[in-house]
Amino acid sequence: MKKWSVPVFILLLALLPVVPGVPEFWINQLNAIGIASLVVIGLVVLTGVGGLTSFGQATFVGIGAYATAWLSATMDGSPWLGLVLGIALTLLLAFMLAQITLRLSGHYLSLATIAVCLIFYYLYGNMPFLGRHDGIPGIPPISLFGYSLLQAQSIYYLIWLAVLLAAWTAINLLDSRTGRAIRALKNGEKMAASFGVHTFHYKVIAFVYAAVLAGLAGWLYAHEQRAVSPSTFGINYGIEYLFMMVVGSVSSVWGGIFGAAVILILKDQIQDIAPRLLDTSTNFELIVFGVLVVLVLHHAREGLWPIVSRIFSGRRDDRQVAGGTATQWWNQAAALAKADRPQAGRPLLQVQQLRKEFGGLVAVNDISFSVAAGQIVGLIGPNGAGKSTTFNLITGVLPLTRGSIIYCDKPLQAVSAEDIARLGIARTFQHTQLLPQMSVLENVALGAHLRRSAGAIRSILRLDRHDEAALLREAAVQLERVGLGDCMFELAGNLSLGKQRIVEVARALALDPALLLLDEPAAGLRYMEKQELAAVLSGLRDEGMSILLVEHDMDFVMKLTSHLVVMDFGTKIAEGTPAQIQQNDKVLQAYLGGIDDDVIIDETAANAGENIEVRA
Ligand SMILES: Nc1ncnc2c1ncn2[C@@H]1O[C@H](COP(=O)(O)OP(=O)(O)OP(=O)(O)O)[C@@H](O)[C@H]1O
Repeated sequence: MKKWSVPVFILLLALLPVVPGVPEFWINQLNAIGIASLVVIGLVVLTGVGGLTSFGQATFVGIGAYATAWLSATMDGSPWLGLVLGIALTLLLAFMLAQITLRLSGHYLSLATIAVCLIFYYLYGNMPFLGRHDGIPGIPPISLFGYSLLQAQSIYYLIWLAVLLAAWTAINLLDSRTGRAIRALKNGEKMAASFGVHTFHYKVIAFVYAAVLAGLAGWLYAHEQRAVSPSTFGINYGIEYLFMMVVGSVSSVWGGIFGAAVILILKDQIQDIAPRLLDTSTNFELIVFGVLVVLVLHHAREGLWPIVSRIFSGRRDDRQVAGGTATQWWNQAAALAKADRPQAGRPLLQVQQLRKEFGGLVAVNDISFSVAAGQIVGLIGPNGAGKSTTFNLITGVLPLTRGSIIYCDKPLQAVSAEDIARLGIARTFQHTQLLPQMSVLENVALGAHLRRSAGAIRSILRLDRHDEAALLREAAVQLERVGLGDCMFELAGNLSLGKQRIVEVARALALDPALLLLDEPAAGLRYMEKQELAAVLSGLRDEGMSILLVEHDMDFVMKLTSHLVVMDFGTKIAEGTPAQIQQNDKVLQAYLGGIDDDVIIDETAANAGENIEVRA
């Protein structure tokens, strides 16, 4: 969006109620849009960005609404106390539900939120003190500095102030260390864990944040409508909030508000027009919403907001703008502290009698090798040799059957991927795992996650800038180090595969690792891209970085490593310097399937390691 669009939007909102001739109906409609927007902003963070689908947000709206209704209408309490009670109950319930539901993944989580919504709907409708199905009428208006917000025009300002504050907090949250972790939940949970991101913690943050916004919406709703009943907190409303997000935007806070407006205006128009046209009171809006959502999912997966936003600004969407126009405000930040490095030559990683069985298949058969500080060790072997399995055992992705992995005198076999990162081991992935909708800079900053501690509250209130500057500066330093300084504001998904692999190296370096694990970094790269990657890794070798490299491309491996471990059918068949390995009969047999008398090997090329190129 253009810079002026937010101030203009705020100005229009502020002036609308005082413009002569504006019908009261418009104000009521805008109040409803504002209240729904609060819920949808939470859903954008939770579902659109975090990938955790909740059908149950109406439950939290109900908690906020019923808490204040009960306190202010039946106990004569202040609506402001009602707000405190509503938010406290929402926080408590959301936190408890998060512990149960967020351990479920995929559609199980969605089903759990549906179940919760149904349970609360029946509780609201059957609790005598909540007025059963009749609900609670006679809720007093909110008073502010002795002024009663009785009219639609007066509560309008409170509602939209809440929406703007919610939008500000959500944008702050997403544009932070916490936000990067939440964004990684959707398609990069395992990747994030391998950089020390405690993913469950961030799921809870997103869930509780969205619930609190829904609870706040419920409080405003109760005092705007002056009555509550269970029907507005049922599962159909939970689904409607999701529709608003899908139609508006799955990643933009402003798009969420837009989606709420589209759905509520459409609903109102259909409810007005359909009975006149068709002489029936059937809920046609549900049919129209269903069709609209299917069309949006087919033709505009990101929602309608990017299209609208593009029309007004000429840019793709506001997330791209966030990266694209960023000034290097973080340039002056102090450099992050570096961990002490083990002395060169000291044993860093020792793999002893490592074994992995998949049922009857022995994928890794009691292999042992070690990596010393400052050494680059290559782990090679034909397809199916067990290299990736070994890599996954070391990085904590797979549990081992037996054996031991010692890193700096600490056993790693029972350590999670998250804690392995804390010990200073960073990795890249065989299939690149960047977050394509995030800028290159932010992707790399995710690698430095553990090196700063700013949490959700500081992020929401924008008190995290010191930490954020340090993380972004570190990301920029690592990108310059690997030669990609000029790509930092591009979306990661726009880069070529070769550059994406180098960005992965930069992200791993941002962790400040003592050991770098590279899983087939040259896979799928073109010749020139391989050359660029090789230059980056040679630079790291010259700086004394310790690396374990799993790779198929022999030319690439031979030029880079000082020591090779060769596997075949899960077993270590050879170990030694590149020159020794090139002369090793077992290795040649493993790669060429036995040396046939008819086969003539070009000695010169073999010495250069060029004729043993194998691909997965
Ligand atoms: N999750 C799994 N379940 C069952 N078998 C597996 C699993 N993962 C790997 N394997 C098997 O273990 C053996 C070793 O596989 P692995 O992927 O480690 O080999 P690799 O050397 O990395 O091969 P490539 O170079 O083709 O990636 C193969 O026979 C493979 O089919």
